[in-house]
Amino acid sequence: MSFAIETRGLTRRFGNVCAVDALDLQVERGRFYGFLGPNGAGKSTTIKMLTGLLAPTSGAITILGQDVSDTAKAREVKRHIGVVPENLALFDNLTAREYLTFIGRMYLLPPTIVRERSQELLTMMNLEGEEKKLTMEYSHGMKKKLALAAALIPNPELLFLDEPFEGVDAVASRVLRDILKRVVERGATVFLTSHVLEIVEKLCTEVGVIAKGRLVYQGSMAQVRESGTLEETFIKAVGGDEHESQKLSWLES
Ligand SMILES: Nc1ncnc2c1ncn2[C@@H]1O[C@H](COP(=O)(O)OP(=O)(O)OP(=O)(O)O)[C@@H](O)[C@H]1O
Repeated sequence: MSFAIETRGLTRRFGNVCAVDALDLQVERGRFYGFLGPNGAGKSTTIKMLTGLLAPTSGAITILGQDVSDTAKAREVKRHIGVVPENLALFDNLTAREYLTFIGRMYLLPPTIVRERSQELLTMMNLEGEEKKLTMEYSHGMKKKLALAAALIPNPELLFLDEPFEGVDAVASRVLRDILKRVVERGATVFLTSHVLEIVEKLCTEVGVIAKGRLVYQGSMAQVRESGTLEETFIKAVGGDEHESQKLSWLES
């Protein structure tokens, strides 16, 4: 079986906090994987380690069949992945087109391809009318759309998206969902985190749930549906039922 992502005992500590705790993750190629979890569960820390932005404390990571602890292999893998990180990591003093051109050239794409793809992506993300603005003048949603465009420009085999739908308007969300579906249909793999379970339920073929750094559920969407809704599976997996009876006394009186 061919995995796009495989981890063994992946662990990251921050002082006394174990943000990701012995994570064994397997994501087959061509899957649309939703990585879910409550706030502070370890999702962003996991994505940062998978994309080489953060070193693990221990454990092994294989991306697209390559052990990324080997620097040369990690560099090669980076040519084939696209990433939207938690903080978006745009350059404030560039326009959208300049930023896409920079990213395209970083991936060593020929200038004509960069021009063509930048134009198509700017149109698709409805950012064409904002040509003169620097990215520091963008709204949060516009920044997110630009970060997504940058992740797509290399036509990656594997896309990592940390909260791609957060702060994005309904039209852009629909456009984005359609793009991501097409990306997966042509054989690429998408790994995303999201708190929007309705979208995950519609899009993803597999889900994993992390809580307090540990993988507490993994299954196909078909398996989730057999036992109810994704929300029910999620709440059960993270032990959310326990909070149901909690009330604010001053709101009740
Ligand atoms: N740089 C850091 N230094 C110290 N602790 C950190 C750091 N980054 C993350 N943590 C801690 O690691 C844990 C996991 O955080 P992480 O950001 O991975 O969660 P998350 O699942 O992405 O949460 P959210 O859904 O709220 O974005 C949290 O307890 C967080 O406080």
